[in-house]
Amino acid sequence: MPAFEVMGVVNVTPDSFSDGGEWFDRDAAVRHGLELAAAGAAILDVGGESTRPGADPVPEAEELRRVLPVIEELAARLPDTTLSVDTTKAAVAAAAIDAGARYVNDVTGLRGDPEMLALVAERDVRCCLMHMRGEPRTMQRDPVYDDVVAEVRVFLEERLAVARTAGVRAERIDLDPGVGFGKTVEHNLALLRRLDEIVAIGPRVLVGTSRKSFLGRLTGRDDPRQRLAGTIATNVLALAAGARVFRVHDAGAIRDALAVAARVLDPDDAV
Ligand SMILES: Nc1nc2ncc(COP(=O)(O)OP(=O)(O)O)nc2c(=O)[nH]1
Repeated sequence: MPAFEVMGVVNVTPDSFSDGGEWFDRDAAVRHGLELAAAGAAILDVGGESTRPGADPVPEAEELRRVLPVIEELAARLPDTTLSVDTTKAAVAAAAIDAGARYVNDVTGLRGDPEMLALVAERDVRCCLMHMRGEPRTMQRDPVYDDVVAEVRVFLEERLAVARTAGVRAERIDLDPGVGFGKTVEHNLALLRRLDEIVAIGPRVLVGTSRKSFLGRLTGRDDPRQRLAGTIATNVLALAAGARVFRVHDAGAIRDALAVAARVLDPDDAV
């Protein structure tokens, strides 16, 4: 079984749905990133703009002010950790790459900013192509699909073809079904239940279930911090289905859970 990667979340925002404000201060964000890396995160995803349903957009200058100092410091102190920038703006991604980021996590699937595709191809960095129905402000208003898994698969196959045509190397691409991005609870469960159909497209699959509201609906846990058990369950099942990158807030617990699950699933797997 190919090794898995834990992507630790560093939200340098005042309003992220589960930890908004906690890491808004630069030094606190750097400390948190160091802790996540020490706990086993191979990738740190630094974001300056919340993508939660109903979130207000953040101006480019403010997003740069939030993320660049954190990425610079973490890239300098963690040479073996991949720094990712969670942004939909090519200018922010370009500056983040200059500051040491080697991964662009754009929740629009590199569709939002017309400059993003060429940037990712030219700079030869990793990227995540994620499915989202609509945009954060409106995506959760009654999303409807005939077959959510089939439709997400078609979207990801199209984005993969576009990225490859733009010159993004295959090994730089992760695919993400976008759990919670324009999906009901049932849609999210179907995507997890049939995740093998997304894995079958070919590239590594990234999943981001951590602390999300569908877990709260299933468990009655209104506080996102109380959703670690649901997060672990969904990530272990995603590993079994073939996912290999796991975007989470609680890196240590998830890494341990996945390390155990990987051994059960593939006894020859070296942890
Ligand atoms: N590729 C990818 N990126 C993501 N970025 C943000 C969030 C939302 O989580 P979080 O960053 O904790 O919240 P917020 O967007 O409110 O900062 N989820 C994903 C995801 O599932 N996949």
